[in-house]
Amino acid sequence: MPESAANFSSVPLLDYALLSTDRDEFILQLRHALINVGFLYLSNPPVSSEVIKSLIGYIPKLFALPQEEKDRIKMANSQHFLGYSRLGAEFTKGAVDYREQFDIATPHVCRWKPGEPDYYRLWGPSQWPEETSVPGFKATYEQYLAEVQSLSYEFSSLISEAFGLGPDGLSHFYDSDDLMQHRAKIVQYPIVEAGAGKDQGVGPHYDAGFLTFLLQASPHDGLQVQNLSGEWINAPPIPGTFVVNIGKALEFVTKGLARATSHRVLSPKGTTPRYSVPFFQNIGLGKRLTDVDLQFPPEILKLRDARGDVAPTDSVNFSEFDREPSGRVNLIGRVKSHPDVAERHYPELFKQYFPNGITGPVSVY
Ligand SMILES: O=C(O)CCC(=O)C(=O)O
Ligand SMILES: [Fe+2]
Repeated sequence: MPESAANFSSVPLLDYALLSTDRDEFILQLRHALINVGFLYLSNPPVSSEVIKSLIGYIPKLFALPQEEKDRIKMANSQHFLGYSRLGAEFTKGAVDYREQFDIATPHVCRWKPGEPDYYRLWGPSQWPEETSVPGFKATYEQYLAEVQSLSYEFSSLISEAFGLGPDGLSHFYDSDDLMQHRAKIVQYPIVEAGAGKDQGVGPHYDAGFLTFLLQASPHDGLQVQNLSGEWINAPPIPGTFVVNIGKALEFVTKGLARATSHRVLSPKGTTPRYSVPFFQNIGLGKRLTDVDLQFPPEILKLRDARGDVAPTDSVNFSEFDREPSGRVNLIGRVKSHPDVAERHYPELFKQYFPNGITGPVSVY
């Protein structure tokens, strides 16, 4: 495939500061990145660099906690699928992902009551390491999540504007702040010996939700993004930036204007692990992607048509993902990727999706 705007060879960098000096130019660049790439770097983001620096400082300390202490907050304890996962606990497309992680979400109480749908149980409090083991970590991380959450709403509004909808075009999909929870995780990708056959940090996948804000928290290459001709394009860490990408749900509601782009992480080489912190912006638990049929101006749709279709994918493997409430879609995704948690907290769903029990590798995406 010849090089074209749509067949990108690098991930574009947008400067958030441009918003206050030349808003139209920022929106133009954003529209291009959304339609043709589905990934972008954001420099000068409105998230405190002190908080980011402090968070980055905590990450190696978290993973260095005694195994026993990490296992005390293991995900299997939590009906909300929040907590620690050991190395090798997750798979993408049948192959093990060589990473270790803490899933920690924005603060939320569990709103489920008997008789309500199961998926209301998906959101609830996180599990935290002992304050005395990592003093100040919880406060720093909660501050970080709050700032990225605000950025995620601002960004959603900018996307809506870039697609000609006005700033509130996507707000239908969110509930009020007290009824929203967003999920983030702190990830360590250990180094692997060359040729050990374990270089899948995380296998090729699409993110499922609306927007992802990724902090690359160490100077390692490894993140790669797939262009239309299938080439893997490096997205190396750029200090002071976030990597922002689009999930399948936002691609669906924008009728393919915002591309969801396949990506993966190769395990780091060298002497130190790679660290990252992805933040996944959710939509309301009860919202369905088909609730609203957004109407985009024809001149914007033409830009999408000029790009061409994004190849069909099997990555969203729940066929009703557009018609069921987002909470249910998410819950089924979680059940499939963490059957040990499901077996304990959602025995009926577990039986439905794993009628023969856990017999082999499971797939995250
Ligand atoms: O760790 C990274 O850089 C990316 C992780 C990722 O794509 C994911 O967890 O969905
Ligand atoms: Fe991802």
